[in-house]
Amino acid sequence: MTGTVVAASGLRRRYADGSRTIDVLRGVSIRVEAGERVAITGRSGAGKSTLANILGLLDVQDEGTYELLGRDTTSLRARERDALRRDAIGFVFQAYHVLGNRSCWDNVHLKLSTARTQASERERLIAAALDSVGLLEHADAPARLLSGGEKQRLAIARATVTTPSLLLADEPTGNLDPDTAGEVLDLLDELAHSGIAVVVITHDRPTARWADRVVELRDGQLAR
Ligand SMILES: Nc1ncnc2c1ncn2[C@@H]1O[C@H](COP(=O)(O)OP(=O)(O)OP(=O)(O)O)[C@@H](O)[C@H]1O
Repeated sequence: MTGTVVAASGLRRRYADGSRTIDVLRGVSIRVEAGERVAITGRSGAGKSTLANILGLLDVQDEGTYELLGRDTTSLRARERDALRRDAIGFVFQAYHVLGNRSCWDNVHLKLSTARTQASERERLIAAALDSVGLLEHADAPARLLSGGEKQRLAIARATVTTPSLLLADEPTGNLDPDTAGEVLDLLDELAHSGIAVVVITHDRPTARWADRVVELRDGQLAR
């Protein structure tokens, strides 16, 4: 995979807070190429999650343009946005968000079952995703029995089973000790090498240093 995955220009997002409005994003432009590792940093409240939600098609900017894989996302109908999000984007969160009472296999399967994939192909994809994060032998284990690092690896398998072009990871190492965090970053490296654009939101300096490029949100704009 080559080419531009994310091309956002002049993004503005404001929220109403009682009688006043807060301008959280005030003209943010960002491009991310296939295979690139980008860290977005900034103080608490700087707007990192707001930006990630827009890039993840979970929220819409008030102004500005956002092209994902060359498609103008603002002109999409709701169903087209949902389909593009499902097919093109994988999400990883600090708190893992895996279903503890379901098996590792089911956790990954749930992401795929909404996609239009044949049963035999689904089995192959799930096995490959679990294998790629070293969890194939735990396929039948309930996710609650996994360690924090394993849960995050499972979340990565779930996020990538649909072979997304963009992986958005919000503080993916936030709950992990340094060694385990390093393992998770190694996995994200492999994904970037395979051509996925990896965007990580983080306060954590080692995680930010891992990226090819670090951008900081400050006063609603990106500083390098
Ligand atoms: N839905 C909303 N309605 C009103 N204000 C909001 C909403 N979402 C976010 N905000 C405000 O926008 C600002 C930016 O929030 P955001 O969560 O994007 O920051 P952040 O950089 O991700 O912070 P943190 O590192 O603490 O998670 C904050 O002042 C927040 O209170």
